[in-house]
Amino acid sequence: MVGLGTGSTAAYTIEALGEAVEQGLDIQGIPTSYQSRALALDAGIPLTALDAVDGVDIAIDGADQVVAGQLIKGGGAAHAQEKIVDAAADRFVVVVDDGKLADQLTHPVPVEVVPEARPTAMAAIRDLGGEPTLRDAGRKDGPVITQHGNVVLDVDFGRIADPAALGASLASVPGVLEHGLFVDLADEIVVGGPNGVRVLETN
Ligand SMILES: O=C[C@H](O)[C@H](O)[C@H](O)COP(=O)(O)O
Repeated sequence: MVGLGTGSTAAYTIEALGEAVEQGLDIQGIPTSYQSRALALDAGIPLTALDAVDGVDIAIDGADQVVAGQLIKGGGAAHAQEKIVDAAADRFVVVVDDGKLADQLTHPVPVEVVPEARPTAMAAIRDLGGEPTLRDAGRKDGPVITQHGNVVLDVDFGRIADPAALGASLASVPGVLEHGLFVDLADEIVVGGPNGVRVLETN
C-alpha cells in the first residue's frame, strides 16, 4: 500500500510508480486528493482507500517548506487528507527540490476551517499571533473549497520558532479541521537539485 501525495513534485513520483507498475510492480495506491487520484488512474496504478486497508507501507509526498525535517504543506489545499495518509504510513518519504529547504520555517501555514467558523477561527488565529488570509479560488468567485467542503486560511506567523507548540495551538481552535504543519512525521527527505539527489534521514 502506497500513499500518493499531492502537488507538482508528488506527480513525478506517481508517474514513475505508474511506469514501475507497467513493468510488474505489485502495489495499490491510496490517493490524497482528486489530483493524485486522477494522475494515478492515468498512470495505471491500482487504487484503494485508507479505510479499506490494514495499513500503509509507505507514503511519498511533497512539501512547501522543510526545516530540519519539519514541514509546511497544503499549497494545494490537500494537507488534511495528506496528513491522515502520511501519518498512517510505516515510512513517510518527502520529495522536494532544494529550493524548499530553509533555515527557518516562515512559509504561511495553510489552515483548513469549517466555513461557518471562519470569523471565529480567524479571531482565534490572530490571538495566536498569525495574520490569516482566506484562500481565493482564483478561477471561480469565492474561496477554495477543500475535498472536505471547508475553506483554507493561509496564515502568516512570520518565523515559526516552535512548530510543535504552534501546531497544537492551531489544532485546538474550534472549527479547525487540520493545519499544514507536519511535525515529526517525515522519516526521510529526498532533495533534488542541480548536483543530483541527496537523502536526509530525520527519524
Ligand atoms: O496540498 C498540497 C500539498 O501539501 C503539496 O504536497 C505541497 O503544496 C507541495 O506541492 P508542490 O510539489 O507542487 O510544490
